[in-house]
Amino acid sequence: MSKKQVNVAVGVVEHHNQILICKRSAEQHQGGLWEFPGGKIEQDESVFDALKRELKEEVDITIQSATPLITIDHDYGDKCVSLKVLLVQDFIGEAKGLEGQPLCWVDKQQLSTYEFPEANKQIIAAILK
Ligand SMILES: Nc1nc2c([nH]c(=O)n2[C@H]2C[C@H](O)[C@@H](COP(=O)(O)OP(=O)(O)OP(=O)(O)O)O2)c(=O)[nH]1
Ligand SMILES: [Mg+2]
Repeated sequence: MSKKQVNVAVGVVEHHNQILICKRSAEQHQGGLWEFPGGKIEQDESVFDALKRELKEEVDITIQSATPLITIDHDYGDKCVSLKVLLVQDFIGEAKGLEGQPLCWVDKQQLSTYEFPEANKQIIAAILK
């Protein structure tokens, strides 16, 4: 049986040359690792609308616009994901971890020193390009 692919909207939120990262909780898929905030795209939802909803729910910011950065299809073995990554430079509000997750702003050059899920290597490469 072929594995179901999960479509995910991911936000690379940039402010003053720093990027927002959050820590996934231990119980989640790829738990305990850092991530760019985001989540699953619902049926009939655009990538932008999904990201707007997820960033409000997870980190309390309202995004005004976003541009496509990269799409990464990755097979974790237990789950296949298609990460639709958008760059967000235009948002309102101050980021806070609404789900109790640790959150921090990191210089782009420091991103590679944090532990992310495997698929994120390509996202970080795209950010640094
Ligand atoms: N949000 C996010 N997910 C990522 C990243 N890298 C990566 O491999 N993923 C994977 C992990 C998950 O399998 C999937 C995202 O699902 P999610 O757990 O954020 O979805 P969600 O917010 O709707 O949350 P949930 O309530 O279902 O846990 O994508 C990333 O940088 N950010
Ligand atoms: Mg999420």
